[in-house]
Amino acid sequence: MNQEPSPSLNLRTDADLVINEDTIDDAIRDIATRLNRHFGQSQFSHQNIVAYCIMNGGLYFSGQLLRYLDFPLQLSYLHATRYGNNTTGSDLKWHTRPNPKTIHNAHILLMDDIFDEGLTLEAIDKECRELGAKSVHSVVLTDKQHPRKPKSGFKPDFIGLEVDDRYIFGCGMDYQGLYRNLPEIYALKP
Ligand SMILES: O=P(O)(O)OC[C@H]1O[C@H](OP(=O)(O)OP(=O)(O)O)[C@H](O)[C@@H]1O
Ligand code: HPA
Repeated sequence: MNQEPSPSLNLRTDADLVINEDTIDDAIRDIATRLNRHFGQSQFSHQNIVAYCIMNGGLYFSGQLLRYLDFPLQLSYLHATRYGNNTTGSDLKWHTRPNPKTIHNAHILLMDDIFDEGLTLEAIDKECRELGAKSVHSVVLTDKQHPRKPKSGFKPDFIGLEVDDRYIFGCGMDYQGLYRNLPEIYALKP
């Protein structure tokens, strides 16, 4: 059951600052360097590269990352959710699916805020492959450290930061629909 947003979270008493802004900025620049090296290879020149922001959580990270990417790309978005305003995930619901014409024969880059249990990104990756993408890569700002990952072994190609197995928010990630705008990453106190 969805809960109403709770504006009463006190960052100082209810949460721990787990990653500061400078560390996050450095990680984003480092990911961009790796992506520029990868997509700068000759096999991608004069190819159609489509970068998809996975809404809503991927918005902040995508915006920050795109500033540093130096290869030609088409920008679009997809929207699939599993958490709503809850702190545990359930079945994936698609709100905006990829356009088959955009995906066919394109190289796809999926950009998201967090790889948690991995089901969201795994499903989107699968959908893009089924629609005939030439290649599908994914990049996430954070990878939560726990053993509850996809059984298929699916994982993102590019990862910024590892985070502990706690509910986190900030940098695009919400707590009950709020706090996506924070430039640091916080974790709810246990
Ligand atoms: O790895 P998983 O366990 O599948 O979780 C990761 C996904 O969960 C969050 O999306 P959410 O469903 O909260 O939607 P939102 O981005 O709109 O907040 C996040 O933005 C990822 O897309
Ligand atoms: O820890 C999290 N925080 C915010 N959104 C999320 N979506 C999956 N895991 C998380």
